[in-house]
Amino acid sequence: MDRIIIRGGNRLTGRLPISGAKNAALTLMPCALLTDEPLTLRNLPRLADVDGFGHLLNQLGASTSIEGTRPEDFGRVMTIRAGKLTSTEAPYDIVRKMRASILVLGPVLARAGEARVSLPGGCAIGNRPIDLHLKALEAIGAELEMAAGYVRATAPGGRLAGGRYRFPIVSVGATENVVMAAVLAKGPSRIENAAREPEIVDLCRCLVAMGARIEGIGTETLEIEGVERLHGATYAVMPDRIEAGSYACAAAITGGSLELTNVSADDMGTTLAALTEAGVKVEARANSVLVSADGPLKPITLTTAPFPGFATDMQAQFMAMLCKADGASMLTETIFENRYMHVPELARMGADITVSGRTAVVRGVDKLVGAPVMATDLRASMSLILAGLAAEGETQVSRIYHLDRGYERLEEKLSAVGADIQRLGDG
Ligand SMILES: CC(=O)N[C@H]1[C@@H](OP(=O)(O)OP(=O)(O)OC[C@H]2O[C@@H](n3ccc(=O)[nH]c3=O)[C@H](O)[C@@H]2O)O[C@H](CO)[C@@H](O)[C@@H]1O
Ligand SMILES: C=C(OP(=O)(O)O)C(=O)O
Repeated sequence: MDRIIIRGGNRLTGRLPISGAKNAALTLMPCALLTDEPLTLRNLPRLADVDGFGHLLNQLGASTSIEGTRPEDFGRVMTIRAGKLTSTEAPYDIVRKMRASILVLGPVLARAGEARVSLPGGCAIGNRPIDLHLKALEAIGAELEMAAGYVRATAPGGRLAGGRYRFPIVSVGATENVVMAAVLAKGPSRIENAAREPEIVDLCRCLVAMGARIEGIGTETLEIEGVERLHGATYAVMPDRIEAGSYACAAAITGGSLELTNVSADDMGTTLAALTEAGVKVEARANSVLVSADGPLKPITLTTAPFPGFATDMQAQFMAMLCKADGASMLTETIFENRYMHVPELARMGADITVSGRTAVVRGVDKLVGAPVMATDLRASMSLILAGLAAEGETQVSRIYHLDRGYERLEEKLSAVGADIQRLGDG
């Protein structure tokens, strides 16, 4: 198993290109299932999850082809052709490796009138049930049956009716699933308390480019007028705001200065505001963000919340950064019940963090020290990389397959801006 070795202490400086967003890619790819015409996605990141999702689409009968980009380029172009679905089933073996596989449920059901998808089960960061996906689909006309670890959904008469659903809590994935299903329904749908994450806006824009009729994009109420059929389109995946935020923390924790290119500062409002509050200099430019830190970092208080609140996917990286702040910070995780798995690993590197329920108090320390640590989930892994970049001596991060799910060529990007980081095989 691969490991990452970091010798910490280098200030990071230079330009760092940001890839297309994992969480947008994983909801744009299943849109291809909604039409018999090709969907071409540009700016797709090279990530294990994107490859995994490609395999799932192949399993359903869609072909995927990568065109025109050289291996050294960032941003791939993939054309997905789902002329005919040859299967309507997402099997356990694929779904267990990638929770986002549940996002084929809505589109396959809408296109084929039936779908059978394995229940994803829990994961390191929490339980992550799919009850809201199912309730929302039911509200727009799906009939559901659970058996042998699978959910089987059918649309009576072959087509969903459309309907109204108000989410009791905000769910990104459930909003995506119901929107993808509702665009091909017979009648209109109204989705209230919908997630407003930029990735949902990206999804809706792609669907509109394919001929869908959606009003209220970017708000908590989405009104969808179902259409008979969608057509193909070419669409560019939005920049990864979480990857960009992670590297912004890397600039901050190393006292460096990074220009993050191909990003949209508008999607990163709360992250950039939190960095500014922590004493980091942030300058938003047309297509990039300049992040630099020269003085000590200031302690801050943060609570995760659905967009436009502070993203849970940034919590672990901020925690690592705040280990170097001048005082005590307070972080509260409200989205996932078990998203502090990085705390004991950071403690091995000299961090002073106390967790009580959903709240963590992070007391800044004079120095972090390199140590062997183990990655437990995607963002937790990134927090260990960040701590390693600032630590004295060598940090070895194992189980880095988590990182490969969400950070495209991490070592290459960080080395190019001055980090001493390498990947070793066999660990
Ligand atoms: C591939 C992808 O885009 N993943 C993101 C997506 O995950 P995901 O779509 O799984 O997250 P949700 O927004 O659905 O989860 C929010 C909360 O709702 C709960 N819930 C969700 C669905 C459901 O049916 N029932 C239920 O109780 C979850 O357990 C969690 O406590 O949004 C999360 C919250 O911003 C991010 O951390 C993930 O990176
Ligand atoms: C939790 C995350 O992803 P996923 O929902 O794919 O597990 C994440 O991107 O931080």
